[in-house]
Amino acid sequence: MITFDMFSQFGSLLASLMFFWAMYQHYLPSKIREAIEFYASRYTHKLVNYFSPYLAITFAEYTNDRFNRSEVYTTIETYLSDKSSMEARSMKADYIKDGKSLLLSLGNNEEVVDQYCGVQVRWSFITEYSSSNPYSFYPTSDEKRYYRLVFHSRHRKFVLDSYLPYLLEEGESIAIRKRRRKLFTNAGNDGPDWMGDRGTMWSHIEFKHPARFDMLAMEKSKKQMIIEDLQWFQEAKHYYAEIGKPWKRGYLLYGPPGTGKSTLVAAMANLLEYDIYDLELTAVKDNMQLRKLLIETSSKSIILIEDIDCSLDLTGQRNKKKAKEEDNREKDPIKNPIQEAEGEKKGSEVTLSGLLNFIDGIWSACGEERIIVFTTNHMEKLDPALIRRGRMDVHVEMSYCRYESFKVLAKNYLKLESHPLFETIGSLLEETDMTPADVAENLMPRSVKISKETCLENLIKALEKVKEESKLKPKKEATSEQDKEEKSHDSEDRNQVET
Ligand SMILES: Nc1ncnc2c1ncn2[C@@H]1O[C@H](COP(=O)(O)OP(=O)(O)OP(=O)(O)O)[C@@H](O)[C@H]1O
Ligand SMILES: [Mg+2]
Repeated sequence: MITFDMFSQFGSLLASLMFFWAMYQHYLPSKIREAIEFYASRYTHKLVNYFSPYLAITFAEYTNDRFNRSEVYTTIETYLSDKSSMEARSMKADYIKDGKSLLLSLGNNEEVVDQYCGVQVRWSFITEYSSSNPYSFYPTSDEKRYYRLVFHSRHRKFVLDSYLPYLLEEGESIAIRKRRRKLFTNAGNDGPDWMGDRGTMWSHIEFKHPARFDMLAMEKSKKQMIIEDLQWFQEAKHYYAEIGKPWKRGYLLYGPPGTGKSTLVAAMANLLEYDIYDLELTAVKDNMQLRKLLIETSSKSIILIEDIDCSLDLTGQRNKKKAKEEDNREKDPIKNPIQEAEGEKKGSEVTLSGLLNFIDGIWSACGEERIIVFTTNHMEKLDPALIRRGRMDVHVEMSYCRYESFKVLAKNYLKLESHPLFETIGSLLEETDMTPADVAENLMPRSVKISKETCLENLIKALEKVKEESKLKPKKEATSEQDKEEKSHDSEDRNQVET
């Protein structure tokens, strides 16, 4: 029973406490006070934690390597996006997939509850600012963001062994379904003015190329082979682990200009839903920089080097050429300083061995699920070491347009599957070498008034013209050869007369 006595005792206790508090505040030196408060808070915190049945794990945005955003953090963010939209009161939003849908994530200090197999856990998002800049509008390097997971200690094993692996897998599959694909480039990214996104050497835009395999004009069997190979590769994680090889594959696409090499790369990226890293070799300073670029590429991507024969001297002639230059320099010491003064531009110092290491050296295993693609117009110019199987596993020849390829283009450009003029076009295409790019250009109805038949007739005219020109070509070449020979005979005769 609460009695008057108890009230009076409580009152006197309160009065004494207030007295001691006032004494503590006024008479104790501030230094001692601070020390007492510091230790008190530390031990109370420890005491509370000791008795609390809950455990916490934090997942920071940036771990030891400041420049690489933690993949786990990103996966958690993606996983929690669905939960955030249902429960959180404050959220951050970002556009995904053509700007048509939103990726929501938790706002600062927001909390959501997640449940898996009957076990409840709590997630919260926390941003900490350095004391020097607490109200910065822009994200600064002093800003630390992390997710905190809180759960009951009796679920420790379940959370570590089942819940977290489930969350990471689920988060990754959501990310693949929702992500905006990117086209990266390194061109122009190493000047003194270049400020990479948190130090990265790649810049990117959204990858939106519409190319698809069914639109590609090439032999059906070849197309099917590539599709099957890519689909097999995508599922071959365990196979690569079993045989002890990094999970990557090399593709060499070769053929004349306008035969669809770049279009094929875009179709491959769309089929696999990969990002593309378009590597401009001439903009890479040296082998070290090439390695850094490689390390910064992510998994599920195509690393593309276009026109590899033009990028560097990779013909195996490089060393001979260099030796020759050095020879000349020694022979002609006066000329060289002048040449140097004229400002011979120092180009890329990437070597063939640097590139070979890039493709399958020890560093190339730092990511996984990657395809390296080279395109070239002149396969014969490349060093055999560069394109041997194992480095470039699949060689695809992209060739001139024949009847089978034409039918794909006609279906795509004119929505025509058959027409009486197809036969004529078919036989002309067998006799002439026209690239799919030229055929496509001739097929395109450049006005709404132009009928499909006119488009086909235009193509026939263009093909006949090419055929005529190719007939004349050998004659022209023969006459020019004859002219050359006659001229050389004349000069020989003249020399004889002079002597
Ligand atoms: N096989 C093809 N199927 C469908 N379209 C094609 C094909 N080849 C070329 N084209 C069309 O021609 C254009 C040029 O093709 P693309 O750039 O892919 O050729 P390329 O082989 O990469 O040429 P280059 O060697 O000059 O880089 C493309 O925009 C595409 O529309
Ligand atoms: Mg190309």
